[in-house]
Amino acid sequence: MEREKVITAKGLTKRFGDFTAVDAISFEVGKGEIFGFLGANGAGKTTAIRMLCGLSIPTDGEATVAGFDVYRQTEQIKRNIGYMSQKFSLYNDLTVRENIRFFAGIYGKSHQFIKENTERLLDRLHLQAESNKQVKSLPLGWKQKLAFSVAIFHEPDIVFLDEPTGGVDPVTRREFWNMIYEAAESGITVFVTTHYMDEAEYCNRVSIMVDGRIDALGTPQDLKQQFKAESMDNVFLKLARKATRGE
Ligand SMILES: Nc1ncnc2c1ncn2[C@@H]1O[C@H](COP(=O)(O)OP(=O)(O)OP(=O)(O)O)[C@@H](O)[C@H]1O
Repeated sequence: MEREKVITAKGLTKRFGDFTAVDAISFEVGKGEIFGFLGANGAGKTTAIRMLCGLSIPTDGEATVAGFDVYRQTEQIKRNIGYMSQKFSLYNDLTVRENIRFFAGIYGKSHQFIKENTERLLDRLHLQAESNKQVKSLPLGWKQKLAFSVAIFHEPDIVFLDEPTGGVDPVTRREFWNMIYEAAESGITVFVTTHYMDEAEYCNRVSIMVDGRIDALGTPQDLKQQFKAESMDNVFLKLARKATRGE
């Protein structure tokens, strides 16, 4: 059965002056899908995500996110998505509980909802004992799991994850991906960027951006066949080699 589409992009473009950071990208993402958004440094991933999150108005093209238009309905988009990146996640000086309450409050969740779900979340993450400690005292892997849980606490349609597992060890990354699978099974669409090619293999479908364009899109299996490559690592290298941008 075909999934309901929760993200659609057609010719989506962002230019900064003469420079085209995102060059007419087109794709669709289905409900509950785990969509990997790959590309070398400077390929245009963050710029594309900013447009999809309603943070940056496109120069050209069309896109809808959770049924809302990226030009005219940016506030509705922000209310219906979650966002987490390696760089921006939680407030270090607030406690675990305070962070949960703070972010849930921003999304207008009721006191009762926050109270019940906070206890459930702390139990699930085995963080009850740490719940009144400042987030800065937690190891990075725990912070990231908490940040992900906070990003989906308000039950968004879609969660955008921009390199969520940067810098954590493989075991913690695996645990993190188990949480991603659970979220997707509950119907949340996961839009994720990563530089780890083992993680690309965990996605339902993957797109690979090169110099602002989507050069490949398909299931990891399809892409490996198409590029006659044994692993996603090799697919990525074959494409990234063509890039003229980046470091
Ligand atoms: N506000 C801006 N003004 C001018 N150029 C920009 C701006 N934002 C991004 N760029 C340029 O657009 C290109 C794409 O950047 P972007 O951050 O989207 O890439 P990325 O794929 O997310 O890379 P990374 O993996 O390094 O985060 C880069 O060349 C960057 O320098």
